[in-house]
Amino acid sequence: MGTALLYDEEMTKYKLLWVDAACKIEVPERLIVSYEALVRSGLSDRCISIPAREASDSEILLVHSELYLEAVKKTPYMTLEDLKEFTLQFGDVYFHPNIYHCAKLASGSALQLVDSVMTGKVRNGIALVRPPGHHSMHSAANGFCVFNNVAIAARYAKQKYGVKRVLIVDWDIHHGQGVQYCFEDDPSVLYFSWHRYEHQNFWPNLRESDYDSVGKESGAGFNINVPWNNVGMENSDYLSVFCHVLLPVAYEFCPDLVLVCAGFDSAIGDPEGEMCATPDIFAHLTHLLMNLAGGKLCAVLEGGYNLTSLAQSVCQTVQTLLGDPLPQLANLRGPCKSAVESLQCARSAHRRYWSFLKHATDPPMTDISTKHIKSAMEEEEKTEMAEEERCTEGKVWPEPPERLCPPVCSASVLPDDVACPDGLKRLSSSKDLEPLLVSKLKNRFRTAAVDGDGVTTFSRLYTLIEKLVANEIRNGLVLVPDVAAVMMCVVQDLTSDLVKRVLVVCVGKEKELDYVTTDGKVLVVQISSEDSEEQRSKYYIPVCLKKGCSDTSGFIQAVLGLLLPLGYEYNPDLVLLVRMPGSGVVDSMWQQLIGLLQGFAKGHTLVLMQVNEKACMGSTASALLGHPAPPLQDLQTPFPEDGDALERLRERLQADWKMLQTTS
Ligand SMILES: COCC(O)(O)CCCCCNCCCN
Ligand SMILES: [Zn+2]
Repeated sequence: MGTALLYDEEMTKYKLLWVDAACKIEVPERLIVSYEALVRSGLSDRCISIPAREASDSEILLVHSELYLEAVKKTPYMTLEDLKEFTLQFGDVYFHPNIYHCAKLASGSALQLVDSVMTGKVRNGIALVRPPGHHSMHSAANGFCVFNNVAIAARYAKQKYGVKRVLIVDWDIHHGQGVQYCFEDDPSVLYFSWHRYEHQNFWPNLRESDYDSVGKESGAGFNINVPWNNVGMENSDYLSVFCHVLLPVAYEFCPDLVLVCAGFDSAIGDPEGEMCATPDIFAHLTHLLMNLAGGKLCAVLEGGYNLTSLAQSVCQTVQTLLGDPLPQLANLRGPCKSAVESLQCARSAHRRYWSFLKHATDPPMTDISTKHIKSAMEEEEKTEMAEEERCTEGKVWPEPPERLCPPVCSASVLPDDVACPDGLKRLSSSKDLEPLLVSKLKNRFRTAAVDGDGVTTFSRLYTLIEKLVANEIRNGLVLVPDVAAVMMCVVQDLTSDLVKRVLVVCVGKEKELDYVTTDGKVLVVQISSEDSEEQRSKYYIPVCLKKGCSDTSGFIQAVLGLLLPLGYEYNPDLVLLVRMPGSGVVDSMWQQLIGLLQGFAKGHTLVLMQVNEKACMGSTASALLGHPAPPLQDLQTPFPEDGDALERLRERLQADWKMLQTTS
């Protein structure tokens, strides 16, 4: 299924008609450069173009009052003076004779997107709209917004399609207070927002934008705010919050639909955000949400005022929605102190509502009320800090790397008597291995793994790895008689001169891995049921689940809170996913794991499975081909021992692996 793209140039036909410093950044060019970048890159042609439409009165009234709608209806007929007068009653927003029409098109576009996704016409999509929406409230325009596009879309999806749970992820750099007010008492809509806050010193300067606004009444726990109290946040900070706050809760919430308030003023170069995250971060933020809700994801444009980073960020987002390989993120140094404090506060505020956060530790006690004073002093310090140290608009950043689709998506190396799953390309051509390598294999492994057939297998395997590294193939599935033996061989002999870093993810445990690296060429993360008496090194990390890999709750928690952060920091060139026989891992979890691992090594994942587990080749192939993984239904509360052990493991490892930090 494809990706929808909604854009209508009518929404570029309104602008600021008078002088207003607060509003001058919201210009029609924002939409023009975004769409033109998609056209120029060829991405728009790969999308399914869906026409915009006007939202009806009743659709707008899902969120807004009749009083407000009737008032806005009058604006097309107002004189310039009347428009100025009318605007005065609201904050940081402007009206124009054509803005009501455009606001209806913006909301209607979001609804068209929901229809396309919910009817299965497309898998996911993006609506490029203006005016944006997340600040507008029941009876008020605010922050360039007239109607709350995403809030209307959420209510519409529930009403028309009986959607039970909607996740709204707001990565715009401003707090979408309009969305928060709309759903704060509603447990069926989980609203997550990060936003520049600076201890309430940043617009919209609301006390209720802080991390302790967790929702009200039955909505308690369903509103997550992560305030950024410093500027200059980087890719590490954003990924840490996704791995340690948003994703654990999102998986536990198990939404039927994901809506994204896709504001790109959180990208480097933006005058509003003053952050330092690069445009390719949005490729990963999008990817990390794409295995929720069976892939049903609707992104709706909100902010973004640096026309260069906006256009690049939009392209990165669309390319991921289309299923293209992800760019590698280098030099993730872990979250800064301020970010760790914010994510720890958010985790602690939500500990009581989400079993996946139950082991969050409290931040060091600092009285919130004194934060104002503290921040005033910090403000002092910051202005003393050399200006160029902070990210200002003059900042430059590299063009995001090209994300080329390999000619072959998924290849397989199988015993000749095993049928190749649909969609996979069986790798038959196998070059003869160097005699030296063959003899090395033979004397290293006396097992059956390298008899006549074995050598064929190894030479095909070697060919497959060569093609992965050459980006001729994206990923591969290998079935062998002896998984453990072949894993050793791959790690020790077949990859050494081909890749710099291999991430080995071992699901289940047949026997001790007698191969532990110290030089960092291989990072092994083993998830199984037994504790490993093996001494842990920085590069061999055993995760023990009390009930083993069949415990999906414990498994996904270990993946989100440990494997993902580690993987991002390690930044491998190849991922080797090994399914030990009898691991007991549940199929949907196995597919989720394959989906999430696509974020590393440009998607170069090599799955190694035992021949006697060929029954799950179909679901493995489906995940490798990029089909969304099925949702993890009714996750139980993870075992306390497991949650505790994970927390302790993170604390012990965070000295070596900064991305594991969740406590300041
Ligand atoms: C949903 O709208 C997208 C948005 O969140 O980006 C709107 C931001 C309004 C920012 C208002 N203050 C501007 C001060 C100028 N220095
Ligand atoms: Zn914004």
